[in-house]
Amino acid sequence: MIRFADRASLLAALDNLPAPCAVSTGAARARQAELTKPPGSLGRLEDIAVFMAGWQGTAVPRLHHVRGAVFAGNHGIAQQGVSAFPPEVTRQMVDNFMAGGAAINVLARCCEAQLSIVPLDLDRPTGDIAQEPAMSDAECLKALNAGAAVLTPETQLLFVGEMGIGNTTPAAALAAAAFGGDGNQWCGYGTGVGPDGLARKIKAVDRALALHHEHCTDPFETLRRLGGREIAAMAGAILAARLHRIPVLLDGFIASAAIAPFTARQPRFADHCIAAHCSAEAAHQILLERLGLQPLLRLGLRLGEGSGAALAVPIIRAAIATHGAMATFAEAKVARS
Ligand SMILES: O=C(O)c1ccc[n+]([C@@H]2O[C@H](COP(=O)([O-])O)[C@@H](O)[C@H]2O)c1
Ligand SMILES: Cc1cc2nc[nH]c2cc1C
Repeated sequence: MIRFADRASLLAALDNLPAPCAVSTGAARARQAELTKPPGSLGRLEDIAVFMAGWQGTAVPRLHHVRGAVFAGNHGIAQQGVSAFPPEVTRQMVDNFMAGGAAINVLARCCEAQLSIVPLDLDRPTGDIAQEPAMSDAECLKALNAGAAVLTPETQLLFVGEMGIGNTTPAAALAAAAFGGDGNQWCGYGTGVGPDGLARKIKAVDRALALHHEHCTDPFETLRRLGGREIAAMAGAILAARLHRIPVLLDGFIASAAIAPFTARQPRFADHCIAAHCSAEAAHQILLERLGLQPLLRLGLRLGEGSGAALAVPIIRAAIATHGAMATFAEAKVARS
């Protein structure tokens, strides 16, 4: 599968993104028109079936192998009082993921996904983005490749999620660097910080932007300076998925922010992604709009871990099942008009 050798090869990949198969897309649209229902009456399920057909390169897509990946990282900025929880919780939750007791373990079982848990150098928090770059070149490349490595040749759908105390702050910085605006526009309550914590987040993001923005001349540099290991890993997984034409279900605010740098360079980068949900993090809706995505669900989630993405998997399964198994007008001898 894909491994990024260096910054240049990642940027080259980004500048040569594969498109979905137009023939399969057309054949799937034509099949939808033959199924026993008024045209368009299955709403977004129809679009999802056609989307899956295009990316899988077949008129009748299949979904047997769903891969979920939860990446975990620690953040220097977490020492600045930007989260309602202490940084130790990142590792403690990774232990919980490994033991099968977290929400994502239960939800992955519900949606029959294979789950990868990927802790990334938890004992070495990234640099505090308000004072220095989050990562070195080598650290950022390693995280991107840890993401790419979760894909297997069988994977037909990928979902990504994360765990990282403090990571709504770098996520807000990435969104601002990609799409403009400041800390005030992009920061929210995360795990539930109070007003003082929110004020510290806004200040941290504004400081980080003042320090790094002029150096953020390509998406690798933006991720390296303003991101975090789990964020870069999600970005690497989602880019590698695109290169293999594997569709992706995005989770919440942080997972969405991970691809903001790619979308700033390639406005159609998220074409292979479906936004599973819009989280309770205030800026998620606007971030999804900037990425060109419409969320499937609005459940007021703000957990991360890939939880919202796992919840959307049954919708993708339903779209594919109806597309593949419904009778046509001719088969069922139903009048078309
Ligand atoms: O997915 C989201 O939209 C989301 C919104 C708020 C918080 N989170 C989770 O909470 C953690 C980050 O929140 P914070 O307050 O520590 O920045 C991190 O582990 C995320 O998985 C996730
Ligand atoms: C307990 C806890 C679980 C999480 N899962 C994802 N982010 C989280 C943050 C906290 C604090």
